[in-house]
Amino acid sequence: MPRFAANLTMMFTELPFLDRFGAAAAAGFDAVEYLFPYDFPAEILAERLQAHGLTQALFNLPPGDWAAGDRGLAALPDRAAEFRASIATALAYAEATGAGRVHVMSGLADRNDAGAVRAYREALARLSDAAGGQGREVMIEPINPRDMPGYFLDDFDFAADLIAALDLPNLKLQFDIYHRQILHGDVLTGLRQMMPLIGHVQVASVPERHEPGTGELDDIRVLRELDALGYGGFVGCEYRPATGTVAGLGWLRAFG
Ligand SMILES: O=C(O)C(=O)[C@H](O)CO
Ligand SMILES: [Mg+2]
Repeated sequence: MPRFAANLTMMFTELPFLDRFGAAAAAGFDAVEYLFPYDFPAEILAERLQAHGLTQALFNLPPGDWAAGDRGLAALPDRAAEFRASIATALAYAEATGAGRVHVMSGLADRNDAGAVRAYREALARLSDAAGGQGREVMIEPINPRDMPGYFLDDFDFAADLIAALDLPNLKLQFDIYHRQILHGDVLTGLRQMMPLIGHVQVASVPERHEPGTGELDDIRVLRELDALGYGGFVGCEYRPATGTVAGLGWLRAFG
């Protein structure tokens, strides 16, 4: 059975961020993820996790200036110094919260630009080396262009080929079922082929990004396939509840 992690950026938004930890635990989750921890001191987050018996599954590296439109730095050659500094920031938070993996966003760039590809490869190698020294994994996640126009990493095969080519022991694929369905479809085949590369899974219905099982795909069937494939990692519930977070958790009953 996969371990489900509540995504506190999208779920429990009825509550202030720091109150979402307790709400997730009360709803039965034993793990959480969220986009960014950096608005809060790492010790405060660690205290929330500990108080509620929660595991920090994942969070993202600093993405640059999100409000100004940045969506990560890794594939941006002229932001390399900022990217290098962001590694130390993220890994300090990972250490404090015990997160076993971090997700690095590529940024907005052209995947056919050799300079961007070179910067991305170098960034992943540097980050993986630093994270590996702490026993942590690094995730890269293809994101669909409707949600994030211009995002560099917008193809699962490109991501899988890159992971294979770089051959770094702790660099893994973040397989977001929602993005996979929008980008390519063929979700079960993608999971079967890429399972050896997958370090984290996320789920939401397509197209509304609501609760699993409410969209065009049989998400419950897809999640069951993870079991059949022997996936032992987390599944992040990265969806926007259609009404209330707790009221919408009925789909989880399919997994006991
Ligand atoms: O958008 C997603 O699916 C993610 O997982 C990223 O972390 C944030 O954009
Ligand atoms: Mg995702």
